[in-house]
Amino acid sequence: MTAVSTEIPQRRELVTELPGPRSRELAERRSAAVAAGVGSVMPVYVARAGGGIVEDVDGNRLIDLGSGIAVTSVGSAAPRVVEGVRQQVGESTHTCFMVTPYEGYVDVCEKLAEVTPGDHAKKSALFNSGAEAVENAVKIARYATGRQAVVAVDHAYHGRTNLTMALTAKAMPYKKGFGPFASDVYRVPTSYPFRDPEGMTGEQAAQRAILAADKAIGADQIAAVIIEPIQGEGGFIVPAPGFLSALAAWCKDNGIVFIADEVQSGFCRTGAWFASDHEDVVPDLVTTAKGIAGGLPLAAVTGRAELMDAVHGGGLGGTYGGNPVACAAALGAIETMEAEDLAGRAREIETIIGDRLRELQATNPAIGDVRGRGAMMAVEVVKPGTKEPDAELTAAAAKRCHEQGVIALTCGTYGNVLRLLPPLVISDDLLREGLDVLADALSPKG
Ligand SMILES: Cc1ncc(COP(=O)(O)O)c(CNCCCC(=O)O)c1O
Repeated sequence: MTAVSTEIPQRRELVTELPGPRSRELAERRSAAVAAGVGSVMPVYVARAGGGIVEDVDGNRLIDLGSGIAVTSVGSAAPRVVEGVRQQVGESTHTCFMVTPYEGYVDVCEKLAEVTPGDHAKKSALFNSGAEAVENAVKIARYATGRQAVVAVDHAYHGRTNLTMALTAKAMPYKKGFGPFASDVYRVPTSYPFRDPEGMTGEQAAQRAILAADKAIGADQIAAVIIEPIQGEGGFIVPAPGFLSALAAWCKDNGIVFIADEVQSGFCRTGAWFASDHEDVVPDLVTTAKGIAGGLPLAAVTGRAELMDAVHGGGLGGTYGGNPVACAAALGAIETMEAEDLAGRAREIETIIGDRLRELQATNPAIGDVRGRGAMMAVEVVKPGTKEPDAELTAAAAKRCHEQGVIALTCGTYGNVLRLLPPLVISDDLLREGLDVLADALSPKG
């Protein structure tokens, strides 16, 4: 059992209605001070969090199956993260690596070279958010190849900045009203086994994508293909075996930079250090964020040294990129993943979740598909006997979970995917309890 620094009792306990009185007061203040465009899933306000529990300001303890959207894999306020932050924050909070550099940034880049896929020479540049990492990966690919076109896939999510919105597939809530978007971005089909033609192989899906790219742009014009090895916001879509490797091989054969966006799937979340590892794919560039630093804002582009070094001096940067406190947090988080074999723990979580959801699927026709890897699992919810997305039931089921004190998130192009992203340090008991609530919420009587 992983030590939980906040010593929060690891059990679900509702002591008021949700939201409670203090949360309601905060909601009032929020409505007068926070832009309406900033949404929140839960109506409660957090006091503290740790392990598999989030405790709100009214003393309610909720089971966390969201990890703050795949961020607190090591748990919120994880001991080694807190210790690293405590030591660093008293020494310096910021000096700007582009002005006066510091060891923590180098430490993190050395660690990234070690844990990311491939045993080739790698270098990294650090940023603050996943979108910033994606923006810079595209910059590096364009610079290194001298080409401009970038290929993204259906159901992709890459961020909320202008270029990453262009790369992202779903209009609402991410893109509507924010155009025009960056140019030279093209979209091709991905591998979506649940919705692809029956029996389509990964190789066939790759050929479909390659043909579309060749006809729409031409391989010799393409700087990069960017893809999430397991698609997150688009619906926790695990491509058919062979898809990623065939796409990566085509990129290699045509001088195209293969960018794996592992912002959501990286850092032990899927039962390996990175989701690319499951397919033995070695990306040219990898973007990371979320789980990298246990909740502190940090992101990175890690890639082939010759690609990363192609950019002229001063071409990469940003004021806060690789903040020293965030770097200290990352070293604590990565140490936790290593010391506690959290990739192995994610595989255990996959078994617990997968077994329970498939058992449920056997008696609940609204569950069209159970999929995912590690602690990145999901159900796709459909109208019984069809593949027609049922976004209404999905939202209602998520709401029921929230009312029962379980933080569950939805996703998917059609809004019909319930996803499970528990902290990798959650106990089996809490996880099973959360799954019971989810099962009940999804049942027709639920
Ligand atoms: C694969 C992948 N790439 C890039 C990003 C973007 O990372 P940032 O740190 O949110 O910019 C994500 C962020 N996913 C959660 C978005 C939540 C929301 O904004 O509604 C991702 O999953």
